[in-house]
Amino acid sequence: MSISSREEYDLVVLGSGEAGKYLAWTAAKQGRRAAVIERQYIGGSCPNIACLPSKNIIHSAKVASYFHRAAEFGIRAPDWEIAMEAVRERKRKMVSGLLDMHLENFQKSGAELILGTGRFIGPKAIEVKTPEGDTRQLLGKQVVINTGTRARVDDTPGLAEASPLTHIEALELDSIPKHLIVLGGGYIGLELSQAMRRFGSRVTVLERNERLVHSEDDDVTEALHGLFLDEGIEVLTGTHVTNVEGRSGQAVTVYAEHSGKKITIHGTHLLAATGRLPNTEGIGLEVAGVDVTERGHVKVNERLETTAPDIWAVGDCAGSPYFTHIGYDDFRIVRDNWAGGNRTTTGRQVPYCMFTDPELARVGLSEKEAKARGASYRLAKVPMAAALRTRTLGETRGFMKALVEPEGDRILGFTAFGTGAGDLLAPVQIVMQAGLPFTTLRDTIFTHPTMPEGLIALFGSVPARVT
Ligand SMILES: Cc1cc2nc3c(=O)[nH]c(=O)nc-3n(C[C@H](O)[C@H](O)[C@H](O)COP(=O)(O)OP(=O)(O)OC[C@H]3O[C@@H](n4cnc5c(N)ncnc54)[C@H](O)[C@@H]3O)c2cc1C
Ligand SMILES: NC(=O)c1ccc[n+]([C@@H]2O[C@H](COP(=O)([O-])OP(=O)(O)OC[C@H]3O[C@@H](n4cnc5c(N)ncnc54)[C@H](O)[C@@H]3O)[C@@H](O)[C@H]2O)c1
Repeated sequence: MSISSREEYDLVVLGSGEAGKYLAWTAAKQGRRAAVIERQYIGGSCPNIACLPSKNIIHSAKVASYFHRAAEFGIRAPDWEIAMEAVRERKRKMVSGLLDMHLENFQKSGAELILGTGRFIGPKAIEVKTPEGDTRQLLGKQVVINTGTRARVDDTPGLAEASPLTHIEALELDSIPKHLIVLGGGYIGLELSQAMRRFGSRVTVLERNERLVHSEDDDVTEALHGLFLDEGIEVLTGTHVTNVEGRSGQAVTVYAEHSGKKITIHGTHLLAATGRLPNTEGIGLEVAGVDVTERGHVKVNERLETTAPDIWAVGDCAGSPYFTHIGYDDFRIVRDNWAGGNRTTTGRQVPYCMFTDPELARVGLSEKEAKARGASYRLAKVPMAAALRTRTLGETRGFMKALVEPEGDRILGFTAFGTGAGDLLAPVQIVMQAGLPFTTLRDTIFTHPTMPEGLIALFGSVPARVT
């Protein structure tokens, strides 16, 4: 097919993830001809199979935890049960509402949504195969790659044959696994383990590192480990899985080495939560002149430009930290650069929150990172119970801590493990972003009794400056 038979667009986006969809909607609203190619999940992973559905299920599990604790709150609830198909239905309803929202945004903005699988057939030229078997060829003045990542199922013997659940299937369960074995003690492993435990599943977490979420400070990982043990979750860190037998959903056996001993774990279900791989193979990047990194991400500079002119890459596939809010910031970067600005990823804040209950949230430096860099700091740390709100809720577990400059007053980092930790990030982030002193938070009047009030206690305990 010749170039002339290709349909011409101002903007073609491959993958309808976070940044790409906003770029297309924005361009189309500005009167530019924009198309988004999506093979399966309209709006990307977040609303369909990742953040929002997982937090929906996790909230049902939170409600279940209240039933477990009913007597503590003075409520008699002798007869209750989890109806997993109804838990799933609640989630599906939300996802369906989000889909409608996305379709409306496409319709209102004028951006064209093309359902199908796309791959480059030349510089800035993409061929799309539709589910009906049709083929279209699109040529974009500008092209954005936004293809995301997928769950990694490693080459442990027997693992692939066991058809382990990934987050996608785990969020679609309509019955409670009798015994769920979870590979990986990172974000997905921990969020989903706790939820499944609260629904009544026996849960065993196998993590190859010596600690859960091993990049965090030791006090944080210890607190998380303690939480999991208290909830009745078996946690085996420092565990090397050697092989797997059976089939997830029926019976599965995991063979592993733990503390120098061979161990065998029998379960009914297996969840692979051992990291993610970028969706960058088989999409013709080589014919488009787009290079990839050693880890398989699209190679981009700090403006998110690839190695090919007028082709940009955004979100997980570009190696941006794997969070939806970072995907959204990638949108802002590309949008502003297209408008003649010079916005970059350099030095941007990367806040995050793991939605265990309670949550673990962090922005900026941890103690571990500060020590690795040889950076000195003043440390303030208070128990979560310092925020009196936690006592009214019966949720006093955890702590918050902040690293402050030794000789100045700027906040270098903030970590909270406790109820509402994710929301506590916001005021701290704003102070950090504005370069304001920690005393701004210490001296603010926060409403009583709310969680931010705890920041007064935290920042009131910063040791005196090193002189
Ligand atoms: C279970 C889970 C929970 C999470 N929870 C959170 C959370 O609470 N908070 C948070 O910030 N982050 C969370 N994340 C991470 C977050 O979901 C990702 O960082 C984010 O969705 C990545 O967005 P993206 O735009 O880069 O890619 P995606 O949203 O994955 O979009 C890529 C799209 O491209 C499509 N695609 C790929 N290849 C092609 C092709 N060849 N042709 C056509 N279409 C294609 C895919 O179908 C997909 O829809 C979670 C992730 C998981 C898995
Ligand atoms: N709340 C959130 O923001 C949220 C929630 C879920 C996912 N995410 C994003 O998605 C990413 C992927 O999540 P994830 O949990 O798949 O990855 P992860 O990188 O967070 O955790 C994977 C864990 O699996 C362990 N592991 C790897 N191979 C193993 C093996 N063979 N046996 C045992 N353990 C093994 C790793 O040591 C690691 O601790 C996260 O890093 C995060 O960026 C974010």
